[in-house]
Amino acid sequence: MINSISDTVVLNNGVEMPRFGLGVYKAEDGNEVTNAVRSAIHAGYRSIDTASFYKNEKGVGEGIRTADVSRDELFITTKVWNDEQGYDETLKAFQQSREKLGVSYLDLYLIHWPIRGKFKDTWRALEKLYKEGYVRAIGVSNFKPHHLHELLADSEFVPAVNQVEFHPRLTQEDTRAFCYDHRIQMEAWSPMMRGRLFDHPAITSLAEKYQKTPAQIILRWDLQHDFVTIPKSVHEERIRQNANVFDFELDKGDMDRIDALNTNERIGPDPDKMGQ
Ligand SMILES: NC(=O)C1=CN([C@@H]2O[C@H](COP(=O)(O)OP(=O)(O)OC[C@H]3O[C@@H](n4cnc5c(N)ncnc54)[C@H](OP(=O)(O)O)[C@@H]3O)[C@@H](O)[C@H]2O)C=CC1
Ligand SMILES: O=C(O)C(=O)[C@@H](O)[C@H](O)C(=O)CO
Repeated sequence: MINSISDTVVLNNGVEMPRFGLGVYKAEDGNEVTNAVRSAIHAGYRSIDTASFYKNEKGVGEGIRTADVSRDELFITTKVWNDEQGYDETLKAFQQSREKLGVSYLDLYLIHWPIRGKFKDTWRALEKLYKEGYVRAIGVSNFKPHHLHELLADSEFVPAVNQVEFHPRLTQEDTRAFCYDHRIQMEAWSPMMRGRLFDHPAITSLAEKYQKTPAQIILRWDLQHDFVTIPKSVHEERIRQNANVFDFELDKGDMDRIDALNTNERIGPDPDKMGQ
């Protein structure tokens, strides 16, 4: 049973990462993202997921600085964007992200997408940042098993995390199996499929059964699949409500019912197409 918002997973390098965090894609830089981050921390979140691509790292930094929790209790993730990849470019992009966030170190730095011909040099830069102590853990995002095979062939460190699109329509069986075997923690992006399944009868009937919202049903399903999950909202009430998933457990039959919704449907790009 996963009991509280402070529950963590232990990554393959021994670093603890909260199982539940706030995503901030499309949260506007400035008040919107700053208030969302503050509300989340106030509600007990300790993990925030941003990216240079979201153009809101400054506002995230402001939120974490003005929240009533010390930096070392927080887990901050950002990502190197596609046009920042390559060895020197990544080192530069990391310093820019760090400055915008206003932090001396990052908890997790991810390669946002597997850009062909670039991601191995990008990974070498992440390894350097990790060895120098600028970042506590390094990982990837949107990597399929074949990308990971290629990366692992001559890398010094195994990625700690692979953040991928994951929701009841896209259960990522192959990638999950590969990551499980290599002790790479899976993390779900667009875990609620941006609301597209909130009216699905299989989800609404479970919401009724457990007296929970559709969002809470889906987020609980993520956690019980051992995914780290990072639902996004900029609304204080939703931020609080989404995290209220630690007082119930989906039974095996209901987990299977949600699993059965898989159609391998993506709402984001296919990494093989994005990475050309
Ligand atoms: N690595 C990658 O390539 C990617 C990473 N990500 C990360 O994953 C995070 C989450 O994914 P995201 O794409 O944002 O999608 P989510 O599945 O988290 O859905 C977010 C959407 O759902 C709405 N919402 C949130 N809570 C509720 C609720 N309780 N009831 C109704 N609507 C709700 C939000 O609106 P509102 O804010 O108005 O409440 C927003 O429109 C991102 O924010 C980002 O950090 C996302 C995409 C790609
Ligand atoms: O949000 C992210 O982190 C993404 O990478 C995606 O939004 C993705 O880049 C996309 O959908 C661009 O159209």
